[in-house]
Amino acid sequence: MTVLEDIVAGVRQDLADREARIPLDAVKERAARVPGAKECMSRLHDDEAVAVIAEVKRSSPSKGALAPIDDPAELAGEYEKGGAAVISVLTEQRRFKGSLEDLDAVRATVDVPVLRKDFVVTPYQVWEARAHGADLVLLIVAALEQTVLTSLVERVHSLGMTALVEVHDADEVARALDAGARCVGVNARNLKNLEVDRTTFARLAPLIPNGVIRIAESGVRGPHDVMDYARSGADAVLVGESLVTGRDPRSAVADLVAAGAHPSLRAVRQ
Ligand SMILES: O=C(O)c1ccccc1NCC(=O)[C@H](O)[C@H](O)COP(=O)(O)O
Repeated sequence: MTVLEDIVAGVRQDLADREARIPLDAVKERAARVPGAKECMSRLHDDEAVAVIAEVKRSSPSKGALAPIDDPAELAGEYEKGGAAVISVLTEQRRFKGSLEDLDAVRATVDVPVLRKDFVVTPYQVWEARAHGADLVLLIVAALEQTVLTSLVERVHSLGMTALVEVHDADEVARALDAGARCVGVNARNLKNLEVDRTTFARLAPLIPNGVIRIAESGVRGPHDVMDYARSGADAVLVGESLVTGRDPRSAVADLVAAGAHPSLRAVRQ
């Protein structure tokens, strides 16, 4: 069993528990009461700057416990003050120690769009994302059959949210585009062996057509990595570990935002 298969198996067990406790109709009723999802595409594409998606990440399969995040809302607030365009919240419980409560807390605090980062394999989880105020939902191509991927992308979009469709190789880019993705994330972390290869983005970005948002996910250690991803065509970067393990999340985000707006990148971006 691969790491991804193992994580998804656990997610399905936890999901079965939640579905038994909270019927889909109740989730839909809650979704109907929350404010509509925020428009995300324009925030993720700016000719002048690379958008920073800052992640609330407590733990990971590759590194174990990363940081004791006592107050995810406070952390997200610091990210927002630093200039993050979107806040990503991991909601997977077993390996990342996240939760829908973390998503609720962050949603209640920040104004910028919020991404539900999880291993979404059923429409129930998409409705949950909306019911808990998410504006974007991560869909991982490697975890989904094509018909399921396509229907989940449609479901996310039909609820007014944006699907961030994650890929790792050229075949997955083609599958993401076939499924109707408008926003594609290239994850530098190989989900089979968890190794990070920052060159993955540069290889796959040319396969993603103009008009589709290109997001470089994982492995950002600091401003130089943001600039490298920007030179390869990234509209946005998704950053977790280096922000939660650093000392000052607000200024760390601000440094990444400044790097993404560096004048030397203008020629590449226009
Ligand atoms: O982070 C992991 O170890 C991991 C393992 C298996 C599946 C997904 C994993 N991470 C999810 C992510 O995509 C990252 O949290 C996100 O891109 C931020 O990456 P980083 O800045 O390297 O923490």
